[in-house]
Amino acid sequence: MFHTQSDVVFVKALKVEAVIGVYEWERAITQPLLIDIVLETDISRAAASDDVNDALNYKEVCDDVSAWCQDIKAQLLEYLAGQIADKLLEKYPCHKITLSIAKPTAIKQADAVGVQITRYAQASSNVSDNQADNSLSDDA
Ligand SMILES: Nc1nc2c(c(=O)[nH]1)N=C([C@H](O)[C@@H](O)CO)CN2
Repeated sequence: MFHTQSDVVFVKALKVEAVIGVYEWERAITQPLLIDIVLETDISRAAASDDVNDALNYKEVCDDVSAWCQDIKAQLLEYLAGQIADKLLEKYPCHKITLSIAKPTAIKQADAVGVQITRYAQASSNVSDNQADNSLSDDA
């Protein structure tokens, strides 16, 4: 299949206050996280209709990601990033997510430290279903 477009919905530097960190003192406070999200998705319906109901709504993404960060209370940024990427792929119609989470106050000598991950949606099982259907009708 040839792709003729490549669209993204993005969020830059979403600020969330959450419990995060491996050290005991970090479990007793909240720290700021700065989160960048790139959701690769087809925006053509929303571009044609001008209707937010046809869009991957970045306001909902921001609200969800903020709430998940506060609920998860992860030790490692790696764990938090993996959990959020899985949840986004499950909930939103996108085929690829790039997510970075930075801790801007963790290391005094650095502007920020953090992780970036890329995750893909699992391939649809419809392809094999269709192939199965075709092979049945070929036999008939
Ligand atoms: N690769 C990582 N290294 C470290 C993490 C992390 O989440 N991923 N976390 C810490 C501490 O929580 C640190 O932020 C406290 O300053 C150390 N290294």
